[in-house]
Amino acid sequence: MKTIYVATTNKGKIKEFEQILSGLSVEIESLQDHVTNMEDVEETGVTFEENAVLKAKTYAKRHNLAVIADDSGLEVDALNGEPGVYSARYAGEEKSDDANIEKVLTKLDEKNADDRSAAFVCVMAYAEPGEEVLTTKGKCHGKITNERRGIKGFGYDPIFQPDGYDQTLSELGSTVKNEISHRRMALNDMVKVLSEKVSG
Ligand SMILES: O=P(O)(O)OP(=O)(O)OP(=O)(O)OC[C@H]1O[C@@H](n2cnc3c(O)ncnc32)[C@H](O)[C@@H]1O
Ligand SMILES: [Mg+2]
Repeated sequence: MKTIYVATTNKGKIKEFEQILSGLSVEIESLQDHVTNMEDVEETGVTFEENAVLKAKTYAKRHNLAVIADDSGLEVDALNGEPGVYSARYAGEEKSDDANIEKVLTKLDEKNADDRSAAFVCVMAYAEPGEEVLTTKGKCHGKITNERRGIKGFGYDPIFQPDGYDQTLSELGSTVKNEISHRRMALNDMVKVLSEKVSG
């Protein structure tokens, strides 16, 4: 069975990749655990697609392995799609989940925004050395709560309430999150694309 290396520096993401892909006929391993020198890839793109392709391509080439990477983030309608591709470093380069959440809540308060609708977006990219990169996309719609609720998950999960639920992703936890999330949707499609590639 072929091993696909999950190329991310984010521990929350690694856990979700493992949970979502468990039980499938692909063997996955964290690239960070496999190599000794996993250096960050600078995310110079202005779209999720550009950054996902950049990460997958760079890691595949650097380590000569089949890798899967995602670029993801939160788009808040009342903030014209911010934080978007800057989600990880919205409040600064030190990448603090807490400071990022604070910035979103403060900006929405300052705007007195009635519309708190938002979506999580995930672009998944699969790369093998020397081959064309494959991408898929997933979205999860919801709204930004007035305050943090719950302790599970990572990133903006404590302030994101998905459509159809009264709780935030942090309150709902991984079982529900991994059924409905942007990452799940993008991975579902990627598994389909990869199995077509293998059989075709
Ligand atoms: O680039 P890698 O190494 O994968 O790790 P990263 O954390 O920098 O990942 P991104 O560049 O894709 O930035 C995504 C940010 O968007 C947020 N985010 C993405 N998916 C999320 C999720 O499922 N729940 C909560 N926040 C999420 C979170 O702040 C992430 O740090
Ligand atoms: Mg990143």
